[in-house]
Parts: sequence; structure tokens; C-alpha cells
Amino acid sequence: MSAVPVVSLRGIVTRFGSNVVHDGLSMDIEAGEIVALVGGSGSGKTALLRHIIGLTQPAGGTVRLFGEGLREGSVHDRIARQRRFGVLFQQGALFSAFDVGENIAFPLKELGVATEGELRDLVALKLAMVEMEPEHAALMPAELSGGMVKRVALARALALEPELLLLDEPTAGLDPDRSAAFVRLIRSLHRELGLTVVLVTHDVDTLAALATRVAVLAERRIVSFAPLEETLKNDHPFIQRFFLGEHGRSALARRDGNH
Ligand SMILES: Nc1ncnc2c1ncn2[C@@H]1O[C@H](COP(=O)(O)OP(=O)(O)OP(=O)(O)O)[C@@H](O)[C@H]1O
Repeated sequence: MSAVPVVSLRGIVTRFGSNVVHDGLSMDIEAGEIVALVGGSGSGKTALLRHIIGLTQPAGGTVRLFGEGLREGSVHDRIARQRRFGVLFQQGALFSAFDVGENIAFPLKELGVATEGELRDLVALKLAMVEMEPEHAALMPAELSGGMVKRVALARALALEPELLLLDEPTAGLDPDRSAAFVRLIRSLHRELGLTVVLVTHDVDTLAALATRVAVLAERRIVSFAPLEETLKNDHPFIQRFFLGEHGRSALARRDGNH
């Protein structure tokens, strides 16, 4: 296959003082995949997402997005590249002083891509994509349920019609019903928009429902990168604990029951 990976990480080294978080980490993510990134607390999952989108630069190694180095090209090229991905951070991270519509419009305004009238239409369109109503645009973040906060944050991540969506713990803090609804939403958006998705999650239910491949971050690198069935056969201690502990077992049993 000659297609260029959407994300290509080579020999990534990340250090915070004497804390070496990644040491020679490499991984390629192909177009259309949903990759679940798992690893212990503090293993560097969020730090890796931050490198992928260029918020931080690793101490060593290279990050390529859509076949281009993150620092490559003119300012114009970099802005164009930024429009090709959307991010949903761990806490949903809406701006509390802005209403829902302003939150969703924020990336569009920042890049100056629409007039006020177009913005209103685009906000309504993005709300519909996450199964919310145009009236919800006037609500303030404090008035939203946890599931709605995630939906609005997702609508904002989709604002610029990205090809790549990065989700950091998208279902954390949601009850099982809301979590399942969010998973269905991501699955249908993935299908309809042809997105590539990178998903950090501790939740085996979410992962089992979505991931085309599971990347396991342990010992400062990716120790396994394979479909779930194959991952489960790996006897790495972290993998065994993560999937075959009590929570993992019951999630996998639920998945088998749903098939
Ligand atoms: N800006 C920073 N300054 C210093 N240390 C940092 C910084 N960001 C992350 N770290 C450290 O790097 C390590 C990896 O952090 P990171 O947040 O990427 O882990 P994670 O795998 O996402 O964890 P969790 O699952 O708990 O969210 C941790 O030891 C963390 O303390």
C-alpha cells in the first residue's frame, strides 16, 4: 500500500526534566482507522496527542501529519493543516463565558472563514450533526448535562470539517447510557464523514465498540498495535491487566453478547 499515513510518528522522545515519557516511540495511523490509544495513568497518552497536533514538540523524533512535517511550509500552510484536524480535550473544555453557539463558532471565527449569517447556519448544522437542536445554541455551558457538554465539544471539533479527529477520554464521566449514545454518534460520524479517529480511552466498552486497532503505550513506546482480537492474545502484563481484569472482562462479555 502506498497511501500516506494520516499520522506518522518516528522515534518520538519526550522528557519532562528527568521524567522520560516516550523513548523511541513509532506508529503510523492510516486513513479511515479508529485507533484507540490505551496505557496506564501517566504513560504519556495526552502528551502524545499534544505532539500530534503540534501543541508541543518532542525532544526527539519526527511527527508527520498528512505526510507533512509539523513545522513544514509557510504560516499559510500550517493554518491550512490545522483545519484538517479537530480535537476534543479531556474535560470537554468549553469556554464557560461563551454560549454553545459561540463555542462552536470559535474555530470558524478564529480562522475568519465565515460571515455572521453563515456562522449561524454552520452552528445549526454542527449541532444537528451531534443530534442537538438549533435552540441549544443559546444555552450556557453551565446549563448543559455532561453528555451535552461532550456533544458541544464534539460539534466544535467538527466545525472545520476535519479529516482527523482526536478524542481524549470522550466518554469519561458519562453514565453507561450516555456513553453508549456518544459511541454510536462517533461511529456514525466516522462512517458518514470518512474520518480518521484517534481516541484515548480507559473504557473497554468504548474501545471494543469503536476501535479498528488498539495502540498500547507502555514502557515509553507502543508495545502492541493491532486489532482488539489480536491484542487480547498478547501476554504483556499491562494488556492482561487492562483487558482481562474484572472491568475489561465484563465489557468484552457485553460486546460478545451484542454481536
Ligand atoms: N507540562 C508538563 N510538565 C511536566 N510534566 C508533565 C507535563 N505534561 C505531562 N507531564 C508528565 O508526563 C507524564 C505523562 O502525562 P500524560 O498526561 O501524557 O499521561 P496520560 O497517559 O495522558 O495519563 P492519564 O491517563 O492519567 O490522563 C506524566 O508523568 C505527567 O506528569
